[in-house]
Amino acid sequence: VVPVMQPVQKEQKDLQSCKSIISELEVHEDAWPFLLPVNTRQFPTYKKIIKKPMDLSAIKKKLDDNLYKTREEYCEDLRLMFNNCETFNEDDSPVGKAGHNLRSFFETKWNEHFPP
Ligand SMILES: Cc1ncccc1N[C@@H](C)c1ccc2c(c1)OCCO2
Repeated sequence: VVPVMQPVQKEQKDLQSCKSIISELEVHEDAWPFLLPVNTRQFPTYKKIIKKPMDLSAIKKKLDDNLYKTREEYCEDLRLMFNNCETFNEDDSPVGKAGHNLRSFFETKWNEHFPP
């Protein structure tokens, strides 16, 4: 008989997986464009084009402040970050390529921790 996890244990396991995944993203060699919020003085059009900025430090803080109700909300913020990158950057630019690489790495980790 397959043991059914109590909701509490399931949430704790999900939180551990989300923390583990973001720790691996933060040290990935293609994480450099995503470590901190985009500087809008350096990129003045960014605020106008990107309605919901997102970066790894913001996601890490939300995780540590227990602001994600589900692993899906966490996943949505990561996909928002990668989609923002595709909106603003050319695919063949250094940032665009880093975004595609890091997204691929993330989706692989996601499926490892949470097989569809
Ligand atoms: C993810 C992203 N999207 C759009 C614009 C910027 C960024 N990242 C910043 C950190 C960034 C990325 C690349 C840079 C840079 C800053 O400043 C110097 C030139 O190269």
